[in-house]
Amino acid sequence: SLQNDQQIERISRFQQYLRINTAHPSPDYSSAVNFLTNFSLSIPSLQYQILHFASNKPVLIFTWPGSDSTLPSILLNSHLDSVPAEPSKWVHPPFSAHYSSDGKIFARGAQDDKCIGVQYLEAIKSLELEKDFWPLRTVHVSFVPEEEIGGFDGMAKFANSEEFKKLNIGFVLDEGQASPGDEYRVFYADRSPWHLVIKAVGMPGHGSRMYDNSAMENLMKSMEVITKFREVQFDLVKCGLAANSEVISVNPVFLNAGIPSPTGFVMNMQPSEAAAGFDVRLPPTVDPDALRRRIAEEWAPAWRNMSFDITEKGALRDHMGRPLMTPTNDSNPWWSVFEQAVAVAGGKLAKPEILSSTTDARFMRERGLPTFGFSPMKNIPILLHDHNEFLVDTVYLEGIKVYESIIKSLSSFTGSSSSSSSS
Ligand SMILES: CSCC[C@H](NC=O)C(=O)O
Ligand SMILES: [Zn+2]
Ligand SMILES: [Zn+2]
Repeated sequence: SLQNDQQIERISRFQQYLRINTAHPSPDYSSAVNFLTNFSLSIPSLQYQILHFASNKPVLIFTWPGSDSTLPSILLNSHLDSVPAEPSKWVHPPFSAHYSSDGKIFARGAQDDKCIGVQYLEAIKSLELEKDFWPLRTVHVSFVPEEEIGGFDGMAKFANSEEFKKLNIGFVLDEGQASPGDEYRVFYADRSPWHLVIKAVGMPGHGSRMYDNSAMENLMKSMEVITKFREVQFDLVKCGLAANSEVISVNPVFLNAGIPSPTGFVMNMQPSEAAAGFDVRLPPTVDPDALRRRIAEEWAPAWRNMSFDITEKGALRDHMGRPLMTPTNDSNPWWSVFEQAVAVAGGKLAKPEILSSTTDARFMRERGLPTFGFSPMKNIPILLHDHNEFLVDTVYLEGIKVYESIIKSLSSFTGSSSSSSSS
């Protein structure tokens, strides 16, 4: 249970943000921006600007000016949007931010990632007003739209803008993931998503005929080959040789074939076309050309009347051709600053990981910026995109303390940050 007024106030502020429905397909960005800018009025030196790289898709940037504006700044990023929720599958309505007697706050976005957005601001407020702390480096806090649908009208455009360049960013923190254990998790890379569609054509014919080279047969042969590949990758995970995020995942997401009829599909015709779609995720360490060759030779070979289309939803290399990985060793001075700051706040970090899914962090790493994924949530189940997503009050409040320590350390770091390298 909560100790004091400040804690109660902080939780109710978090609830207010959670009650704004920024779920796709029609996120209410303007209410979220209003809420955040309103809150920021209580932090006297915090300034803000609102940018638009697509209409009705605001990018909100707060700036906490440091005393040395020549030093590269710190960026703390979160996204405004969330994935949809199916209210009938939830014990409490997903935008009610129901606060249960055992301290859970239920809402879509509670973990992913509205917590970190308000925590950043709460931490800055506390540093400025209670601890009379002033940063050396400027700290920017960004709230971007569209992350959940790929970030293309959000961070992708923002990170490539003149406005972004002007922020003179040297180091970035973005969202991470909850930890069921006692250690916080930190992510130094994301997997890169490909949307793969394979198509088969083949001989049409009567549903009763047996012949080679029908479209369905050709597609099903590919499905077998791909399923085998998937099994081999998954076996590496199951026997403990690799983490989930360290292998290539390939999961079927649609199948499309058949000749429609008023009652469903025509049953006595073998179709001449069939297609399947896959969500493919590549760790930054793999050779994309090798996978492309495998797809061309084994998964969708032209000799089996197959073709394919790959839509890359993110780069695998930065502008220098280096894999999109932020070093977690001495070659990256920010790493130890970050690690120590978490320790000072009483937190422990688990071994740095690659994230299974994909975040906006990739757009910053693409620009060569050292970027970690971090959400200070521990001893809590991983509920992002799940029904009944919740965060616990004490975990949320502890997270603010952790960010206070991190922001203090990062913004005071006097060392050379010229290593905006990413390898
Ligand atoms: C095509 S990029 C999609 C980004 C999305 N991010 C969060 O879930 C994801 O599927 O990982
Ligand atoms: Zn997220
Ligand atoms: Zn998400």
